[in-house]
Amino acid sequence: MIQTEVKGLEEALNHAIAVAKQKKKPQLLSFTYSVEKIDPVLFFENGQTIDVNRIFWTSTTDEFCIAGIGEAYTLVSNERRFDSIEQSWKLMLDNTLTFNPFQTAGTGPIVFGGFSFDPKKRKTDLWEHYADSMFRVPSFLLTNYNGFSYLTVNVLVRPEDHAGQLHHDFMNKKSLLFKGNSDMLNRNNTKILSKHEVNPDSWKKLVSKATNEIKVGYASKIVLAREMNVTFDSPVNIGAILRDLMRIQTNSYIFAFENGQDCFLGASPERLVKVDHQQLLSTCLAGTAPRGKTNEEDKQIGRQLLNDTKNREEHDFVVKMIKDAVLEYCEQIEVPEQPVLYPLKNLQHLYTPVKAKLKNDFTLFQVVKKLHPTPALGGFPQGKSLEFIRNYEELDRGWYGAPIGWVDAYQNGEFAVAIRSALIKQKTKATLFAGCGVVKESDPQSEYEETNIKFAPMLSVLGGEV
Ligand SMILES: C=C(O[C@@H]1C=C(C(=O)O)C=C[C@H]1O)C(=O)O
Ligand SMILES: [Mg+2]
Repeated sequence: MIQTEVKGLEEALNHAIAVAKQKKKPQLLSFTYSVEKIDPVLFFENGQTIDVNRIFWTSTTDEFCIAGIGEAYTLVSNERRFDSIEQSWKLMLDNTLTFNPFQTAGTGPIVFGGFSFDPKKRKTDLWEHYADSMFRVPSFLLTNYNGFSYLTVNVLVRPEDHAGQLHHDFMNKKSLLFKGNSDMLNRNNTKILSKHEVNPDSWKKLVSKATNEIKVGYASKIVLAREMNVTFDSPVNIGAILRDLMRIQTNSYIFAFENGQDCFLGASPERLVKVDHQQLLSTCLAGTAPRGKTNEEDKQIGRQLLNDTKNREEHDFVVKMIKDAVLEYCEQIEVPEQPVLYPLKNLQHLYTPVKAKLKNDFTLFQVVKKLHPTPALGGFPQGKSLEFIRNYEELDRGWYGAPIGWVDAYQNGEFAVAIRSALIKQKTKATLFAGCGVVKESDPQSEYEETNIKFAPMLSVLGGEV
């Protein structure tokens, strides 16, 4: 069995080198195997011995998880970033040789990455390793889907390459990636040494400024975020953090994009958009309340949230904008009249799904471009709220609040909004981000408390108290 699989790859490598020679340019070879089911966190942790550029993603509902190691190819763009990434990806695919007998989502050549929230915002050193858009085709991609595991090997083959050598290198790395078992994985034992909320008082003043501007008609909703800096007593174990997030933050996308010594990760409940064979699913998620301590209290808080004018207003701007945005690209649009509750471990949100059929001429990247930022992270209207954030918000959001996700060779894929997230630097310190939707009735102290409950899940897995 293994013999034929291995033979298959070597043959494919020889073929790819021949094509690269003939076309006089490098070819991406993407070769997919079915493998024994493996814990994605084990694969991710083993990957550390091969490369420091790893990716991780699990979706909210279906059993779908991808973990990637290294980069066979990277797409980076700062100008016209959505169009440019899409074009580069299509061009890349034109020079890709795919051997994938499985018609399974997330296998074969996929590209994983993200965008910054606002390329026009003044940049700080914090995000120095993260471009305004940056996507990578991992060298090794594990896909766990509906109880099966697949391994896709992606390699950029040059005319001068030697199949035997590449194959030998691959076999060595593969055995490292599949080594051991989950029981040997370490827990994250780091403790938080220091915790610093960045300028909470001036943030509250900014909330007042925003409400005043909203009252005089500048905009209707402005989302304001703040940051918290923490340091650890020892280097954090990223795999263990991901595992804890998967355990605690159900109903969330668990994601990580590692770049050298930095890693951006999080557990976001918010889908921006998913496209599967032109079926589109987007999500309106805005409006927040804590969970109750008892079942009864929880239900009562939920009922209040559903009927609360201020939270409904925060939510309804998102529904209106997403509905309007997909109208141009979609047909058969279905949006429920009323939101429902979306429960997370320590808070609950108002949630409205948007389903539609994406017209054939339109793509996932185009929808991402159209939607970002929705009023869940920017505000309403988009231009005015963005301008306010750009001019007055103190932090550099970087990739926080922006689309992060994957796209396959057929333009299927999914993007989440990167909230409930942190940027870990040098494994010894982290910046956490949390924001909230400010509308005319917003009270600075309550909004401040709302951001505190949004920080809590990340803080707890990083070793702090909740
Ligand atoms: C901005 C964040 O979350 C957004 C703001 C919400 C709100 O204000 O009610 C709820 C969900 C998200 O739309 C965040 O988590 O940082
Ligand atoms: Mg809110």
